[in-house]
Amino acid sequence: MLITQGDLLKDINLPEDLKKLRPDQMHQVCQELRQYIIDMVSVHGGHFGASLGVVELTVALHYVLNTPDDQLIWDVGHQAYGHKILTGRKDKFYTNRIYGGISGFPKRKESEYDSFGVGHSSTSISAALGMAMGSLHNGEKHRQHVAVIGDGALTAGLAFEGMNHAGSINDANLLIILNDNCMAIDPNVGALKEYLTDITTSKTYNKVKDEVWNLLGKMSKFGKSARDIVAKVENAMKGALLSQSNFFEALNLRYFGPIDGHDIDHLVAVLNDMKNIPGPKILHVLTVKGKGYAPAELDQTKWHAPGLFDKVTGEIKKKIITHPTAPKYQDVFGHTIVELAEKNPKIVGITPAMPSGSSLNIMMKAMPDRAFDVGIAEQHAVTLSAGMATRGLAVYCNIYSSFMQRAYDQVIHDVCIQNLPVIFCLDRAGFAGADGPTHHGAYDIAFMRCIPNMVVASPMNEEELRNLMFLAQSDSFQAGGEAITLRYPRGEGVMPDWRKPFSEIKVGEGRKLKEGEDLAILSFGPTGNEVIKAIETLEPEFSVAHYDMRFAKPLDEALLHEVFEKFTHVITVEDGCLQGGIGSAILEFMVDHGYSSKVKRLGIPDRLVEHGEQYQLYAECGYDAKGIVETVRSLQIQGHLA
Ligand SMILES: Cc1ncc(C[n+]2csc(CCOP(=O)(O)OP(=O)(O)O)c2C)c(N)n1
Ligand SMILES: CC(=O)[C@@H](O)[C@H](O)COP(=O)(O)O
Ligand SMILES: [Mg+2]
Repeated sequence: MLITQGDLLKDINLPEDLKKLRPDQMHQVCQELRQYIIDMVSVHGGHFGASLGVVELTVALHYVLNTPDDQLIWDVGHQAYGHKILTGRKDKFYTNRIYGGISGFPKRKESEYDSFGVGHSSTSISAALGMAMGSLHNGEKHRQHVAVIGDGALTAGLAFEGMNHAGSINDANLLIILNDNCMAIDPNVGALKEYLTDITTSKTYNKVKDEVWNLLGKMSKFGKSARDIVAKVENAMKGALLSQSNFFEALNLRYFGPIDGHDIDHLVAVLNDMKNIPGPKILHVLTVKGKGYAPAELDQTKWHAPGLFDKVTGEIKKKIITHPTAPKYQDVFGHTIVELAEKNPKIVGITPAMPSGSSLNIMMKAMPDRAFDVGIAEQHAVTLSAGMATRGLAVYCNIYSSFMQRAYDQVIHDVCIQNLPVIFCLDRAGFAGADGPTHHGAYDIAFMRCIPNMVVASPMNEEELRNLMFLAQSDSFQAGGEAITLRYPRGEGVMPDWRKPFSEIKVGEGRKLKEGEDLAILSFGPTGNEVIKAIETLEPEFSVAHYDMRFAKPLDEALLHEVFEKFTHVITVEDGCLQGGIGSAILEFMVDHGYSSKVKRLGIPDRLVEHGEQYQLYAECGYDAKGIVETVRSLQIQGHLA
């Protein structure tokens, strides 16, 4: 499809081109940029509503700042499509998130305009402060450092840690722009959200704010210095608001706003003023997620990352899937937790800001007093779960595998050392796909299996996920005090008929799926389905035994003795990093027990694997069915049946 670029946008490739235009042309630039994002995302996919919401902010920032000399950091980065388009990637934008194409997030190696690589939220304030302090150290006083952070991202501890420090560095040239649209992926939650609404709607506050901005305007005309203006502003604000202290001001961050984030003229004027205001400061900008595309404004969660859509009708196109009626693993989780909770009153569910992504929203709807969204706060989610577990609750704490990285200390210190049987459901384990390396759940097998008091399991299909969830909440498991990690991937499973009655699985018990004579393949989790396909191709050339390990910890030792006593060639397959994963665990077992089979491990190698469709990444790393077949053929097994 031919996508046109608009009269002004077609000549803008870099911010220097934007700066050649008159201020009154910025309206048109915004209009054209917004349309370009709509056109592109409708046919190529990706995140959507967040970028539409910051079109004006993006244009204003690149018009006013001197990027890339000035440092501009987009928190999370899912809203940075406009930034990418204005900074040299317009003509490549059709490759966004596609295998071999540009990343969906700012990335240092992709562009000098991407000051900091992002993907996980709430890093921008600390990173920008670090840059500001670095510039101070280097004597680069002219440089601006700007962090654009959403109201959702602001709920994380890391953002608070950054603000706490920033407020004590009086000479740091740091501007935090709070992009407040009252949304995370789902509606934003928590007391901070209420506070932001309060300062946005408070009549007293806004009256004072208007007076202050007027004052600022008048004083500029008289050529007063920014420092003088700020002093007046602060006096006016503090005098009038004694009874209503401002949270950010209390942290010594000068607070400005709230202002309309879709008023490009005002944004340009304010950002120009901000450049001359010294020290750490925060500008509160109000925006609408999905701005300018009606369906996205109306259902902001659905349009966070809608997939392909018809831009005229707003109809979201359905994905073609191999197993048309197989459910997503996340939905099996969502329905199964409700089913279990109906029988077990001790069950509760926790998600840090991913109700839709994890499908915990099914339980939040069915049992609102037993399922909780705690905001983007993975560390808190884990320790909260630990606290609940001390009171005898069976807590399913559902966190995407890669976001769990942030809560590692809490898993060790607050859960495992304290013998608390929290149930960690790690969704998006293995390759996340188009989100790329920031989101791949590559490391959890390795980082979970080394913790005492932690069981690590992965279901090969939907039925297995249900049975593992059933095991985790059982009285006998909960009484043991061990935590459990259940890891499963993004996307659909393989069992259209998945709602089977629960059956018992014993902790640490794997299963033999198929006998064989030439070699054994040991799989962990859904990679077992690729092994099944590979074996269909390999037989009768090779006689292959297949074991589904189910547990990376504890290992099924009886099963492994059987394997190593019988087979000289063993292949392990996992959707996780090879360093320290289940293949490593099996090697440890082999050496510890004096076996000496030839073991080939398949999984994610020790390098960053970029973005692409999951199947492309499995193929790249050689653990799709084809890769497994090739590995078997390369083993040169003597005396096999062929
Ligand atoms: C540590 C971490 N947890 C969760 C996510 C998933 N996530 C991506 S965007 C988002 C919502 C962010 O909300 P906000 O910062 O307000 O940005 P908006 O989408 O509203 O522009 C969430 C929860 C993430 N990227 N990083
Ligand atoms: C930016 C971000 O972190 C989320 O939007 C993430 O892309 C969601 O991933 P899923 O699409 O797998 O839920
Ligand atoms: Mg938001």
